[in-house]
Amino acid sequence: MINEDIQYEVQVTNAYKNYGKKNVFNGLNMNVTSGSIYGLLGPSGCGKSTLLQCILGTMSLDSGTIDLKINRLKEVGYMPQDLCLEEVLTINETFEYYGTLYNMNKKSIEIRKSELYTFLQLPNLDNYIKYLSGGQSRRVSMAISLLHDPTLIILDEPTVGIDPVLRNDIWTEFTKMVVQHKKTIIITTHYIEEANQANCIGLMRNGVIIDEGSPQDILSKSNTDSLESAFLELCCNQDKNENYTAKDVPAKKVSQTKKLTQLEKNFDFQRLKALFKKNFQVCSRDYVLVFTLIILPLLQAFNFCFGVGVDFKNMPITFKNDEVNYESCQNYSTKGCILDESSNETMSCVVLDYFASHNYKLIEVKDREAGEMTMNNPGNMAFIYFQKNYTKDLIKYIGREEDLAESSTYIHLTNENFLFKNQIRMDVFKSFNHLINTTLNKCNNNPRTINVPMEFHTILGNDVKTYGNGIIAIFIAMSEFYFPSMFGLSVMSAEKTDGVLSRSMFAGVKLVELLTSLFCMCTVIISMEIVVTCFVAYSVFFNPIIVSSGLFLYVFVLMISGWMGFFFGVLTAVLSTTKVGGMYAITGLSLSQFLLSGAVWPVEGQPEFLRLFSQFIPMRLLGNTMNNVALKGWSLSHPSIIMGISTTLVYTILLVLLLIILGKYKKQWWVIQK
Ligand SMILES: Nc1ncnc2c1ncn2[C@@H]1O[C@H](COP(=O)(O)OP(=O)(O)OP(=O)(O)O)[C@@H](O)[C@H]1O
Repeated sequence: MINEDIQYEVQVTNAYKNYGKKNVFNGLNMNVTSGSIYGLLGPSGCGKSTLLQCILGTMSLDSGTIDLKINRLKEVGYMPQDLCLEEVLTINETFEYYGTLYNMNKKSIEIRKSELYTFLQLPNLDNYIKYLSGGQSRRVSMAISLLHDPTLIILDEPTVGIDPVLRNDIWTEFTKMVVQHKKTIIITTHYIEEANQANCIGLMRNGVIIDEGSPQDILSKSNTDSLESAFLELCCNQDKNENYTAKDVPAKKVSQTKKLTQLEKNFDFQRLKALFKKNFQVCSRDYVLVFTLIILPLLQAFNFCFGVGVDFKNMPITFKNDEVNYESCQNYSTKGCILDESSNETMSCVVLDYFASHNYKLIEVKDREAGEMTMNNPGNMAFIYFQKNYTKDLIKYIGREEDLAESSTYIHLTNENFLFKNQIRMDVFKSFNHLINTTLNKCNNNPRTINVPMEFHTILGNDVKTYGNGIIAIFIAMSEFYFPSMFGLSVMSAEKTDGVLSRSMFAGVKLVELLTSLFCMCTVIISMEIVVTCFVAYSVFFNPIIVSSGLFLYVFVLMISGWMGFFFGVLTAVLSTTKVGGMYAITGLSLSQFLLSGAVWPVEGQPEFLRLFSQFIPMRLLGNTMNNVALKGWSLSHPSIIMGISTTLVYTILLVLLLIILGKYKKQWWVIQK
């Protein structure tokens, strides 16, 4: 029976809620009088925390109504069951963060802090939360929920892990708060006897409040002197009574709950300031994150420039020269025209000399058979064999008197790596070109007549001399995508899984404010990464770039890559339930993008259907655009640049839109309620 004269701070009427097939509330009624302590008791898993979440408006009822007297989120102080605080902040910093979120000025934060410090016997305020004991951290958590002096205080098992003396002091203080300051306190607890000090107790079981009243009423009704015995008796009575069995949610659903969080302003600069400061403190103390975001891109840039696309050095090659002793070949230089009758030049020396001076490690073997055997040695890249009459036969071949087989150099190549093979083959051809130029230019014959009459020039933009020069832009774009996506994932996952975001949201934080603060931080990180990677790529390793035609454009494209990565990381954090799952997803997708982008192997080698697809993947678009800007000097007036930038901008906007939709309709994916 509800008394008309009593003022209720919270009234829950005929509430139903299911988790799948499980009925958590089954026509539940609850009445919390203003200016009282309400002790909500019940067995583990009966739905106490769910009821508190519904009162706070973070969960909805399937049916029923919840009336709240208060109208502003600021008037509620909520202490969740889990800690839900940033563990890398000190107690002082945590007070400052929540105080700023509640729009408190420095002075009032200080005053409340010292009051709560005494009341809850808090440890040294400069201690980091991660170093506090279980009981100490729960007291800090309670202090945070009381910081802004709320009217309605909701505490989910606040006294767990707190010693009996302090627990008693806390209850005394609660009673004082209710009597002197007209606060209303709802407490869930497993210590049934401590609820003796509450003004009203609600015993919850099987989806309903089986009894509600003052401790004295409950004790006298069951004629016992302990709440525990009274509770046991009520449970037995409920079991005997068939009516408690799960009822279906009424067909006519009435669900009215005041969404306190929605009553707050959508954007508040004070909250944004608090988030900036807190996020900076949290991220700058995570040394692995700082290393991953700033130092790792720098190291990767060095690794790439040192290790990718450059000629292979010090490759071991075995040889046997039956034409002449290798000692006589050392520092060999041709003296006369080899076509002269009197010439005793040894052209095998010219070839070997070329290899020796081009970063190969020449190793002489005793005979041809032993040389061929060396191809079984791991690491040996080739075996070159020159026969006894090599030069004489070659002269005859030049004079068209001999067929090729007689004058051949025999080369066995490694099967180990296609690229090694290609480089050696290329150098063999170059060595012969060198041989012909060296030996015939002392003759009357003009060596040009033997060379292919062609000259190659690069007319447009900068000359790409190595494979690395051609793909450095794709690598940088990839790096600017990957690291910000890891940043977005790690900070968002931490906010989500540690319950920090859910607690901040009870202090008024909106998703858009959190994203804005993280986006700004990420933009600073991307800028730093761009500076370090570009410095290494272009100032230390001199990869070709045309500065005059579009440095701004180049940096802008990189920025888009970073922003896209950041939003992709946030989206992954929202969709995945664990941080590790998100990391696998980002790493796997980034690797696929890298493989298809043309960085590992040009897309021209891909089958038609794959090429059609890969031309739209962000890394290919961004890498191509950057290459065209950096190497060809194309500007925004070129259709391909407009196409590349606009398509990636569209991708970024789509990601943002998706996040907005998920923020509106799937809030439970962003925040894990604790
Ligand atoms: N998101 C969810 N999805 C499915 N079931 C859930 C979900 N959250 C809670 N439950 C289930 O609902 C029931 C009530 O959970 P709740 O946390 O509200 O209980 P509680 O009374 O607070 O328990 P405790 O005293 O142990 O904290 C439990 O059986 C729990 O397993």
